[in-house]
Amino acid sequence: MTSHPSSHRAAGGVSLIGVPTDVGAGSLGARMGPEALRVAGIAQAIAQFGLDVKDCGNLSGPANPGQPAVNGFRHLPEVVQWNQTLHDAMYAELSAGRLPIMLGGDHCLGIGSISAVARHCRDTGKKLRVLWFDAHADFNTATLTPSGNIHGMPVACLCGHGPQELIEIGGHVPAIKPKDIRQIGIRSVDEGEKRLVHDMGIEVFDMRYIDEMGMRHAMELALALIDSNTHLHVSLDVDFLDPTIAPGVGTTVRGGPTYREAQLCMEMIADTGRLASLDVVELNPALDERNRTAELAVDLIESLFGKSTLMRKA
Ligand SMILES: NC(=[NH2+])NCCC[C@H](N)C(=O)O
Ligand SMILES: [Mn+2]
Repeated sequence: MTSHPSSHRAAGGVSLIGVPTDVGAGSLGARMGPEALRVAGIAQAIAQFGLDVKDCGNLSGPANPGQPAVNGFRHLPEVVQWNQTLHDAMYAELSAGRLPIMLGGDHCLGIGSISAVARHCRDTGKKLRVLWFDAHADFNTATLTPSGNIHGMPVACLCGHGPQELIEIGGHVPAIKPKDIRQIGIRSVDEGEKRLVHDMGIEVFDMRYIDEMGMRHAMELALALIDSNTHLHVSLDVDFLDPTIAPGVGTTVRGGPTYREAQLCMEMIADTGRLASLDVVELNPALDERNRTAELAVDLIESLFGKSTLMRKA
């Protein structure tokens, strides 16, 4: 195995932040995600590259009340509380010069995580690029959502569309601009949501695009214009992957990327040398088979940190 000399921005070390909640999801179980990733060896997988890995343990927050939606949102106060706590933890690790990895938890946590990254970029004058790997656009609002589940809304919230308490976490509204984000692997978007994503001008590499143009081309465009002053954040929703290889998620959508396509994404990101923060979300061990989805996620993270399948030197 060879490793890219500078596949990431982790000079100060890597910090694991567990966020054991599923308050934003429709099914229960993502709260067990952080432990499943630890059992699959996430810390050891990163430490093999000579990095200092600090496991910060799990954050704590409110239980999942299992209530129906109120005014278009399920569990809004609980989602706000978890995301505020996460924002603070993530921001502290970034300020200390470390590369934080958020172990989710459902994807509503992208709000706390990415708002912290955006705030850090404003502090340090860095350019932000978010790569959002997902089967879904996660751009719903209270009126558009078919479910009320806030894990279907984080990108809209980050772009300033959502309840005040959520969009102002991080102290700057909107936290990010549509031009800061690229979405990859999308194949399930609700009707009204589709219109909003389009109106906002989000750049989306959906599965149709990937089928027709290839993953390599999609990733080249998604990574275009990244330079030495760019903070690259990856938000990996495990449901991005085809459910035949990643069954342990709550909202499977068939027709996702193969193992090799996903690995190529991670390798191309490693080649930029600019990875500076990461979310791993929506892993649901209650729906998994012998932890194989967690093991797959860890395997992809190894590629993200520089494990290479190349025979020749890059
Ligand atoms: N992060 C996720 N798994 N999101 C799934 C969202 C599904 C659907 N679009 C909804 O709003 O309910
Ligand atoms: Mn998602």
